[in-house]
Parts: sequence; structure tokens; C-alpha cells
Amino acid sequence: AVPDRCLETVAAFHPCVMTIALPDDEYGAFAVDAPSRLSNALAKFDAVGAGPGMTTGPGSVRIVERLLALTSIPRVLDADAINVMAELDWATTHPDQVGPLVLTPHPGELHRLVGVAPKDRELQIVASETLANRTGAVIVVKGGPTVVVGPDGRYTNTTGNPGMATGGSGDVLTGVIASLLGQGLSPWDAARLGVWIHGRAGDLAATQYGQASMTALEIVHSLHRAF
Ligand SMILES: NC(=O)C1=CN([C@@H]2O[C@H](COP(=O)(O)OP(=O)(O)OC[C@H]3O[C@@H](n4cnc5c(N)ncnc54)[C@H](OP(=O)(O)O)[C@@H]3O)[C@@H](O)[C@H]2O)[C@@H](O)CC1
Ligand SMILES: Nc1ncnc2c1ncn2[C@@H]1O[C@H](COP(=O)(O)OP(=O)(O)O)[C@@H](O)[C@H]1O
Ligand SMILES: [Mg+2]
Repeated sequence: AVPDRCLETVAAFHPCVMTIALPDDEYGAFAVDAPSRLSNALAKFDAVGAGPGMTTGPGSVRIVERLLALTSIPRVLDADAINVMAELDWATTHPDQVGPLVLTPHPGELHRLVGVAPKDRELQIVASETLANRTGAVIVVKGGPTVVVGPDGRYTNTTGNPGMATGGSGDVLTGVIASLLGQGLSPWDAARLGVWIHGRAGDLAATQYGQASMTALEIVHSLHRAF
């Protein structure tokens, strides 16, 4: 589901991608009436992933509010969806029941969400654990290594490499976790398996292309071997 004027670009990316055009604003971002058009479609999905590249404009704020209220559907929220949550002060204003929810912040986004700077990684992880315990959400604390925290504990991932520090690598993870949620895995299982598979695909891409030369697309193209 993309702003109308992005539709042809996204649809042309791969012939198997199915698209939904939502109203856009004068900047080409989601318009404020975008979520009302999304509502009918949302009811039939098994899982939702959102955030990368969506901007934090007024239409995105409305969409994120809608997705946060959609507590019956498993969701993975990343990038600008997390930036919007930070603007909404979600970490202190969240409702009692947030439903099945995975958050995948990088250290900068986590800073905005919980107010702890990236220079103290352990403090960022502890703040994420506190938020996870309070809300029931699973939080993927990205890095080398990535740590997944949730009400069921803390998991430290064993795959991945610095060649993955390139634009779009995290977006790939959002897609992998969304797919696993859609296949019926719990947020805790989808997040842990997702970061492992994603890192393994990154390691396979590095073997083939080298850490300096690999891009996020090579991670995508290595996923089948990782699975
Ligand atoms: N293909 C596309 O179109 C893509 C589009 N995307 C979209 O691009 C937009 C910008 O997103 P972004 O992540 O580039 O910038 P942003 O959120 O301002 O973060 C920078 C801040 O975070 C920090 N920081 C980050 N990593 C860190 C680390 N490991 N360790 C420590 N600090 C770290 C960093 O700190 P600094 O390095 O400056 O010290 C800085 O403060 C956004 O709209 C997104 O949706 C993306 O999803 C990518 C693919
Ligand atoms: N040194 C590293 N070791 C392991 N994984 C890394 C390393 N650097 C980056 N990554 C992984 O790459 C991904 C980067 O995600 P993110 O910062 O959201 O990128 P983007 O928003 O550009 O897609 C994360 O999954 C992170 O764990
Ligand atoms: Mg990201």
C-alpha cells in the first residue's frame, strides 16, 4: 500500500508485487484520508509490516495510529512508523493491550522512542526490556549483534556482519518478520527466527559479494539459501 504516485515504481519492482494505491498529498506522501481507504483492505490480511520510507507526515501519523489500534492483526513496525510512535510519545501513552506487535528500531530510532542515546547500548537494551514487559510488544534492538527482547526474555542473535550496515538492510528484516508473522508464528518466534535468517542471508551475501560491496538486494537474493 503506497502513495498513489509511487504505485508504478513499486509495481514495476517485481511482477509478483500486488499493490494498493492510497491518496497522496502535494509532497507525494500519504494524504490524511489515506487510512480510511486502507481500512477495508486491512481486515483480510494475516499480518502487516509498515514504516520504511513512509515519512512522518500527517498521513503517516494517521496510518500508524490506525495500525496501532488494529490489535487483532500481528504487526511489525519499523523506521518512520517508529519515528511517528516517538512523536506520539507511545512509550508513555500506550494502551494496556497492544496486541501482537514487533518493533524493529535501529539505535537512532530507539533513541527517539525511549530517550536513551545509542552510545550506551546496554541501557538501550534495558529500556527496551522495560517497554516490552510493560506493553507485551517484542522489540528487536538492532546492531552487531542484534538483541531481541520480549515478555518471554532476551535473545542475542548469532548471525550478521558489518556489510549489512547499508541502506535498506533493515527494511529487508521488516519484510522477513512480516512474512513469518503471516505464516502464523508468534511475534517472539517471528522476531527471533527473522533476525537469524536475515543475518544468515547477510553472511551468505558477504561470502559471495564481500562486505564492502554487498547491498540490501544481495541480502534479499540470499534469503532462499538462508531458509
Ligand atoms: N531504501 C530506502 O529508501 C530506505 C529508506 N529509509 C528511510 O530513510 C529515512 C532515514 O532513515 P535512516 O535510518 O537513514 O536515518 P535516521 O532514522 O535519521 O537515523 C539516523 C540516526 O540514527 C542514528 N543511527 C542509525 N544507526 C545507528 C547505529 N547503528 N548506531 C548508532 N546510531 C545509529 C544516527 O546516528 P549518527 O550516525 O548520526 O551518529 C542518526 O542519529 C527514513 O525515513 C526511513 O524510513 C530507511 O528505511 C533505509 C532504506
Ligand atoms: N555490524 C553489524 N553486525 C551485524 N548486523 C549488522 C551490523 N550492522 C548492521 N547490521 C544489521 O543491518 C540492519 C540495518 O538496519 P537499519 O539500520 O534499519 O537499516 P536501514 O534502515 O537502512 O534498512 C540491521 O538488521 C542490523 O542488525
Ligand atoms: Mg531501518
